[in-house]
Amino acid sequence: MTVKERPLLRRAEAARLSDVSNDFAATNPPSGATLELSDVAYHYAGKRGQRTAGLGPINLMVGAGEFLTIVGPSGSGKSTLLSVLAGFLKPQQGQVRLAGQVVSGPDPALTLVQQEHALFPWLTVAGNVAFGLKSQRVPGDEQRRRVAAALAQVGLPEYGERRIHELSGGQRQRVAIARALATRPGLLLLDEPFSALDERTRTDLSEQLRGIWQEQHITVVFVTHNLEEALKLGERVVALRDGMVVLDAPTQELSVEKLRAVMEEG
Ligand SMILES: Nc1ncnc2c1ncn2[C@@H]1O[C@H](COP(=O)(O)OP(=O)(O)OP(=O)(O)O)[C@@H](O)[C@H]1O
Repeated sequence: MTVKERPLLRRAEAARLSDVSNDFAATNPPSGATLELSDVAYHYAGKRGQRTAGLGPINLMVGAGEFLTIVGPSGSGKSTLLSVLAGFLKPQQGQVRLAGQVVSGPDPALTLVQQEHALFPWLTVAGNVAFGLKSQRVPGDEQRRRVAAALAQVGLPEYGERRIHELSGGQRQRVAIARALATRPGLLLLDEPFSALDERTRTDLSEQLRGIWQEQHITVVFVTHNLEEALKLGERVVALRDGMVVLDAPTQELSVEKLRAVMEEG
């Protein structure tokens, strides 16, 4: 992507975020929501309309407040799964339910944090964190309270007035997480959120995320290439291969060697 194209992409992202439902009360479950996938499949259209690689069909249940990590080789369907969960891709088959309700499109109750944090450079840090709250029509005082609380949670309490270009990569990723947390999501989706960061920052942010999860009981689905990270962070690990679930087990029953072996079979 060229530098010129980036602002266009960010504006497209801004438009997409403002498009989400405005029903604030209905989309703010008090704690983590249950996630249920029944027979879900998404396949990309290839040449002459043929279906190509993608995902599923898969069945998966994530309990309220559970921390699930998803691993799998490149091309195994991890990002496709998160895009389906976030409501960005509509499955051709099956249903995704969050807190019992069918997910039919993007919704503030489920937020996706990606490696490319897609922050808006024309807004301050506080403006970025408040962005989803404006589209949810959260009253001004409550917005300020939530922005301050979310920035404190990610360790950036004094950074509200800073501009995005003044921040390091790790700080930007913290802001992206604060923006997600401020909307009080029932489900937090993270797609390789720390993969562009150095080892030390990655460890710090992982620990902070786990602390936030323990405090808030949010349901978390975290995609990573890093098997050590998957085992350290999650309570349960799902491994994908060729779009299918090939392992689903509690972390304490797993090791890096076992995960690697499962992913390389086949
Ligand atoms: N927009 C697209 N059009 C066609 N095929 C796609 C598209 N996006 C992904 N795919 C294909 O779908 C499959 C799953 O891709 P996906 O990006 O979900 O995998 P992944 O596990 O996230 O990979 P990575 O770890 O490399 O990010 C791959 O075979 C990929 O080539």
